[in-house]
Amino acid sequence: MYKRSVLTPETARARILAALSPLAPLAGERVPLADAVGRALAEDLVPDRDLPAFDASTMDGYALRAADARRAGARLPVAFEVYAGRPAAAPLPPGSCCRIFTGAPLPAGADAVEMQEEVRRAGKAAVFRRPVAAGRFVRARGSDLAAGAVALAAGAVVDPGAVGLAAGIGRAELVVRRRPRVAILPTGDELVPPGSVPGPGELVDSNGLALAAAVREAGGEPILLRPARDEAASLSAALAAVRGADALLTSGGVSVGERDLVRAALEHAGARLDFWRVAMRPGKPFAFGLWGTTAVFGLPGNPASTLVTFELFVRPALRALAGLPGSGRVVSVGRLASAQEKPAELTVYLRCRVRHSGDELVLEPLRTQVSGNLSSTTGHAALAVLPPGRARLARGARVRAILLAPDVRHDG
Ligand SMILES: Nc1nc2c(c(=O)[nH]1)N[C@H]1C(S)=C(S)[C@@H](COP(=O)(O)OP(=O)(O)OC[C@H]3O[C@@H](n4cnc5c(N)ncnc54)[C@H](O)[C@@H]3O)O[C@H]1N2
Ligand code: MOO
Repeated sequence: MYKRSVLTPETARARILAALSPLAPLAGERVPLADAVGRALAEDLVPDRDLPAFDASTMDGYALRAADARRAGARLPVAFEVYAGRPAAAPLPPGSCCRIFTGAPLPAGADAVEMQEEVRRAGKAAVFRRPVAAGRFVRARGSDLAAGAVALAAGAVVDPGAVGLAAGIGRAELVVRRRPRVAILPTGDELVPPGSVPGPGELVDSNGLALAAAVREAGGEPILLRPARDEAASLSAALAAVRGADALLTSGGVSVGERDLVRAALEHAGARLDFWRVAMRPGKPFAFGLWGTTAVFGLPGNPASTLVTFELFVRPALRALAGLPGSGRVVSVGRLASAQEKPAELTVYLRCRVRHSGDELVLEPLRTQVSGNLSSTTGHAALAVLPPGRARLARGARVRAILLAPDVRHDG
């Protein structure tokens, strides 16, 4: 029997992550570099070569032996020129220098470069205006990455820099954690698939596609199923198609109504529910459990409730399966732009626009917070977290804010 007491959001999330820990992270798979970005590295990246592979000049100028220009004014004949990609054919003769360009390999014998601004040409010779120290303007072989040493450890998130690093050490593929496959099952007699015309009392399944987008954004691979009807047989048939997914998201039918059959259908199919109901708004009717190795999330049907519970519970769970850390969101602190009343026992997540005022964030709640309104599911950059234990928060009260989008408005 699952927990029927109403959990706090923190406890709910902790229980989900604990339940998933034997399943996470998913196995690694080898993918082309371009497909690895945003995913968790499942191998140590160890270069098989030094980087740079040769001592290289970091300036356009003249390469020399520093010992030949210990004092200002040294005059050395220019023996030859070296360009990037074209190493010198011969070592640098003692007592001479060579023209060299940024990125070009130092010729054998040279141990320093002087930038051309500090060198005066006098016919076939170069005059060094200041003493030159060994190593100046040289990027030494292996100074960036050394052969055999771990350059990036397993578990790191592959960002564009890591893609470049992998390419730089000669890799065309990387082993990264598999993306979780996430089945999405909208439920409700009133639903028709997107693109079809609703009849009387019907409406388009919008949660399915919204959840598919959220899954993709969280690093998963959505598998969107056709809406199931509020009937045990329809739900059971739909659930049979879900086997093998890493997670199942249902939407709707998880409340207390006579036709809220999702929990019963899940249990009938063999899922073990862990809890149902969280002391939050939106999204109180939310269920979680395991069905074999499939994590099952019963999301409430109201569009804003679906997306807020996804954000708080499903997103961190999918990231854990994908080997990615935390929620991938920045949690900051901001001031409420207007006073708020709320049920004292609930944590309320307010969908807010965000702007900067001086060095503070101001959280402006969307005009409507009605969880059944599609218009309240977009246009916000943060969820302001109104804590339990308080029934009223004054205008200007400082609260935590989960930042969802980078498009914070900067208007002073
Ligand atoms: N007596 C009570 N009634 C309700 C309670 C409660 O505690 N006691 N909780 C309310 C809250 S809060 C929510 S949230 C909803 C959640 O209920 P369900 O998860 O069972 O959702 P449904 O009843 O199936 O649908 C709610 C609402 O959302 C629309 N919907 C459903 N699925 C979709 C979809 N795929 N795309 C677009 N819209 C969808 C549906 O038509 C309903 O309007 O329960 C309250 N009731
Ligand atoms: O959780 Mo319900 O989402 O408050 O409408």
